[in-house]
Amino acid sequence: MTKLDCHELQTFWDLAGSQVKIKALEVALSRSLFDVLLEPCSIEEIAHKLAIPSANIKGWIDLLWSMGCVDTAVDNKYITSALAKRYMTSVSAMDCSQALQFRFQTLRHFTEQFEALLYVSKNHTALSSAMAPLWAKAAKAQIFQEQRAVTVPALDRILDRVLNVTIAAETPLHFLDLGGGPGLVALSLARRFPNSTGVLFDFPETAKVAYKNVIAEKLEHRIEVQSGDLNKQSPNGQFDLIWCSSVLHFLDDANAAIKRISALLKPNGILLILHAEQTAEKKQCEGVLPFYLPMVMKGNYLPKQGEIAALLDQNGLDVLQSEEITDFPMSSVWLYCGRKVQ
Ligand SMILES: C[S@@+](CC[C@H](N)C(=O)[O-])C[C@H]1O[C@@H](n2cnc3c(N)ncnc32)[C@H](O)[C@@H]1O
Repeated sequence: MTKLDCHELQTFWDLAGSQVKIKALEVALSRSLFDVLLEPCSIEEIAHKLAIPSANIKGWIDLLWSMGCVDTAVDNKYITSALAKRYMTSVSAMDCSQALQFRFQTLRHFTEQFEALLYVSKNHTALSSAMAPLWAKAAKAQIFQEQRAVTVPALDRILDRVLNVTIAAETPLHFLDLGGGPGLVALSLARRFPNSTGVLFDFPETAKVAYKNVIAEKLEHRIEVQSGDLNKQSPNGQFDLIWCSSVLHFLDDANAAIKRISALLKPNGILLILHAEQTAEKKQCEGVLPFYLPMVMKGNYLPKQGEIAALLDQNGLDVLQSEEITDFPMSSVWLYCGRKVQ
């Protein structure tokens, strides 16, 4: 049977079924199942290691197998799949276990508030100021994991293969990672451009997290960590390259923010700005809205297609390139590359 033979309600039945898949995966992550299955185990061995009675475990493991997280091994044993080993085990440098659990939990929390939010007037300002300590917590866990496994590889791909502008490795540039969270993007830029210096700017609580990461990598002589509220303050300095990903959503006024960002660029300086946006295309909305609607319903900003390019243009930047970047956390983002007009 092909997908075309499915009943047209199948999409919605699949949605209902995905709740069971989510729970199966959440339990596996919270019990470190994929660490346990780094060695092949029978159902009885899994039951013993997790201290769960064995009666219902097989169905759970088979569901995880159908989802690509577990493979079968000889002697009726199971083993963590290559995919789960890479992203869901504590031994992996790409581990995203906490990040995935966070996404499940926060989106579930949102679904519980969904109907009530339809009646609430938007209150972005209160949300923004209350978020600072939460961002610091996120910078230690899920944002750290997602930057390490997803954002930094995407940055590398963008600089190596996507951008039409080439920046030679030896260029002595001064860069800014604006709203940089735990700082892995800034660290990666510093390594890629060995003659560069940089600044990471974020809320003070998050900046402390970034500073620890910069110290741990012994790059404090090249990366300065500055802090403040981007709604009221700007980083100090003039920059050749500014990276700003997934930050505008949380600011009070995107136009004011881009005006301020533009003023931070040296003549000919390059801005790489990456944000999810809402286009008029149905498939694209299906990919983006489930993740960004929670913020939109609380008053945060989700750019419409074309808005960012227009804001860059209004604020003295030539838009050199715009590209959909499909390998970013959660859903596609749009990269705009702007050059400061001299
Ligand atoms: C979704 S995270 C993105 C982090 C990073 N740019 C990335 O793409 O991985 C948003 C970041 O913006 C920072 N941020 C949000 N509002 C801010 C504000 N008003 N002032 C300074 N930083 C802010 C948060 O602390 C957080 O680190």
